[in-house]
Amino acid sequence: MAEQSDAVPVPKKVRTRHFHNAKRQGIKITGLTSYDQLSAAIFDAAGIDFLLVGDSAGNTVLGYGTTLPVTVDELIPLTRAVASAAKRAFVIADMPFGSYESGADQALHTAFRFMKETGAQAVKLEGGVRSAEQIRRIVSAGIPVMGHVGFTPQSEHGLGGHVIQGRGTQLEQLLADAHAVEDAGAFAVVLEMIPAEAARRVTAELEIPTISVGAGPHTDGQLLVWTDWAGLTTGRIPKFVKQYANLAAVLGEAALAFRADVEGGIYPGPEHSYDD
Ligand SMILES: Nc1nc(=O)c2c([nH]1)NC[C@@H]1CN(c3ccc(C(=O)N[C@@H](CCC(=O)O)C(=O)O)cc3)CN21
Ligand SMILES: CC(C)C(=O)C(=O)O
Ligand SMILES: [Mg+2]
Repeated sequence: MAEQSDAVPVPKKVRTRHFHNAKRQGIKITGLTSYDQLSAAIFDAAGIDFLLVGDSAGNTVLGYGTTLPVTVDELIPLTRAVASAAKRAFVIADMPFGSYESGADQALHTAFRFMKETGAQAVKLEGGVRSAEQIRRIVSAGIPVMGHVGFTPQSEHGLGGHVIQGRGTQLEQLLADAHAVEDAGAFAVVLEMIPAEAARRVTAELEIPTISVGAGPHTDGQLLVWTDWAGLTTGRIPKFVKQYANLAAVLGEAALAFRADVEGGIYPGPEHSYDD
């Protein structure tokens, strides 16, 4: 585990109570997505509080362009890999499109699969009022649930694209959705792509912590898709992303250097070769 300063008590293992305590104490919560054990181990050692094995894997690792085709069977091995590497971070499994909307029975069945087969500590699903029954049933089985309201990518076609939610008269719906998630027993809620002032209002009204993905600074925590954050994503990235590294450039240069070494007979040298 990474050395941490004395100022903020660092739990051995993050649990749902640490989300509640952080909000009460005004300590910001940090999350990143992760889809493999290599990135999970690095983020865990850096003290990132939670790792979301997002269905954004559809965009980032599986090459689908959207989250819609992603299945439970695809996310289970990725979630298991992340959970195997997380010593301190809280690991959350994202329930993919089509795995919970049919009703509370289906949602609980999917949540059981993630909990039994991966080692994740919680599940996440999209939707407020429309998903409240599902959240309530999963929570009543002893499984922590993270909610997700505002822009919900699994409904991108229903919402008419990547459209900012909660503006103007939509604020009432956003507040109703956020309250529905809290009342159903979720331990935290993601607010995606909503105006900063709307997120401030939701954060003030809710007792559970709010986690921003493009919802501005007035929330209890922040989450980003790691490949956007690290500069690995090629093509367009959302406006709300701050890029903290340029891994695409680092890997591209390494690949060029490797190719030049092989083509020039420089790699492998004697130090990389075996004697008789
Ligand atoms: N790589 C990646 N990053 C993400 O943040 C992400 C995913 N994938 N997949 C699942 C969802 C989908 N999300 C998205 C996807 C696209 C935009 C986007 O294109 N936003 C534009 C337009 C916003 C507008 O309409 O003004 C932007 O410039 O922010 C935003 C969020 C967030 N999530
Ligand atoms: C963008 C976050 C909230 C998500 O759901 C994902 O990564 O799948
Ligand atoms: Mg998702």
